[in-house]
Amino acid sequence: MSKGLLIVLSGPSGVGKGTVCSELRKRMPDLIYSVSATTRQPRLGEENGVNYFFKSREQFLEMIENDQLLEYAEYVGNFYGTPRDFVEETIASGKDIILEIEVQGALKVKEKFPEGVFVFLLPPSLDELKGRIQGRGTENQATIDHRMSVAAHEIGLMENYDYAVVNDEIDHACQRIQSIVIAEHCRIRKQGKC
Ligand SMILES: Nc1ncnc2c1ncn2[C@@H]1O[C@H](COP(=O)(O)OP(=O)(O)OP(=O)(O)O)[C@@H](O)[C@H]1O
Ligand SMILES: Nc1nc2c(ncn2[C@@H]2O[C@H](COP(=O)(O)O)[C@@H](O)[C@H]2O)c(=O)[nH]1
Repeated sequence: MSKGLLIVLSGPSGVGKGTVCSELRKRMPDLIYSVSATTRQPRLGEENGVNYFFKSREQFLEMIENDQLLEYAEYVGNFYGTPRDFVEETIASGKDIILEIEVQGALKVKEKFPEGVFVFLLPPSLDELKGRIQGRGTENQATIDHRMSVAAHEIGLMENYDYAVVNDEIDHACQRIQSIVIAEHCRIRKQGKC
């Protein structure tokens, strides 16, 4: 059985990764979503095990110690990490999995899984990015400013990715990513025939 694709969707905070990812999951029902662990407090409406596995700092450090994370990063004061077993088991079972993670973590995944498909989501402009993160209304101004300052550095790392997709409109961004996934499957099938 051929392995599934590991798809990493990354980009600055507020660009729309979560929004695009949930739309992609509706359009591609076979696509598996990797639920991350985090030490961040849940936002209103977020559920443990659905949006994140919410952990204390001690629990998160224990996951690191036990090598349970494929990657992790400290981002704007909190830890975020990808549970390893779920990703590896999903790929081995032939299913595609999508990770929605920030840039430091994505680059660590690339070291371990260079055959993954790395997609950087871009905002139409930095003003639009700030407008989106402010409009979401989930962070205070200090956190928004911090996330925006990290965003400039993150965008500078875009060249390490396989694809850059502008999230101008959700529908267009999803269509582009769906095309990338189809093209990657074709490429892998052709390689198999050689
Ligand atoms: N194409 C788009 N056009 C306009 N608004 C958008 C678009 N995509 C997402 N948004 C809005 O931008 C805000 C941020 O989106 P979202 O939470 O998906 O970003 P994110 O990249 O996952 O952020 P974070 O990394 O902080 O979790 C949301 O209010 C969302 O509705
Ligand atoms: N390196 C990782 N980054 C992750 C993971 N899960 C989510 N994230 C990213 O963190 C920021 C902030 O997320 P928020 O939910 O607090 O807005 C965002 O860029 C996420 O994509 C992970 O497992 N590893």
